[in-house]
Amino acid sequence: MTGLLVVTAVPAEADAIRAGLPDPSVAITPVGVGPAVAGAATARLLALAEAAGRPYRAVVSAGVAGGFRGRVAVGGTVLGTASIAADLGAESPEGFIPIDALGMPPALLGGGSVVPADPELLAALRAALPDATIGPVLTVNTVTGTAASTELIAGRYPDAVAEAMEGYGVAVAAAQAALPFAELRTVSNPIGPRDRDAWRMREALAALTEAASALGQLAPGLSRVPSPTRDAAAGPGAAPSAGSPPARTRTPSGS
Ligand SMILES: O=C(O)c1cccc(C(=O)CC[C@H]2O[C@@H](n3cnc4c(=O)[nH]cnc43)[C@H](O)[C@@H]2O)c1
Repeated sequence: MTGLLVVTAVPAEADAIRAGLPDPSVAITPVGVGPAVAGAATARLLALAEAAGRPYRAVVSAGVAGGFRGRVAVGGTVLGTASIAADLGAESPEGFIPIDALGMPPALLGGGSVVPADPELLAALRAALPDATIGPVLTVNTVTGTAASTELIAGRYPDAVAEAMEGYGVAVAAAQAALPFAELRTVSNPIGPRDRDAWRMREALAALTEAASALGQLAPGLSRVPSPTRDAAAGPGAAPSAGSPPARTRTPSGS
């Protein structure tokens, strides 16, 4: 088993990635649509691999997404600098309040509503995909589908480039396992009023196949044998990265 786990929502996305990444040692697994199923399934896959003594070393959430008009083109490729739970919080008459701003003890929030991509993993993907649009990717439970909600979410996240439905869930599972994480998306539709005719799924899946070769370039580095000397030198609090095995700095219970 290689060290890389690529999680998609649906089999068509997994097939598109396999077509561009004919490396049977990279695990490419469709797990379902939405952050809850994606997070739970990813956590289970990571735990099973760890229990079998063959832990993964990095996790990528990949698939199609909606793109914010003017920020990324349909058919374009996106690399997430962070995966953001865009609807995790509270409404108020003054507007949406992210969960991080509700005054809850940090221990109850896990990583909060924003999970940054692992810097080294992101840098490696950027190098392999120089034309990709870089920026935060939102995770939503409900596909944005009216002019009003599009304006709201675009205004609330002015730097976000795309929205999808799994990244944050997968990111939380990776963070709980102290593993590097990144999100790779290709744009199937503009975010906006619901219009199935505007969907370019074939184009987005073809772009996913093209982008998948970047994941192949990561795999050799991820499958190296851990070096206790080098990895100890990173220190106990060192953040995990694509080039190093996970530091077990936290447990799923956060203790
Ligand atoms: O029927 C619709 O109106 C509709 C509109 C957008 C997306 C869907 C889906 O069922 C796809 C969900 C699936 O694809 C990803 N995805 C693709 N585009 C978007 C989007 O604009 N907003 C959120 N998610 C999107 C998502 O990650 C899911 O896996 C149906």
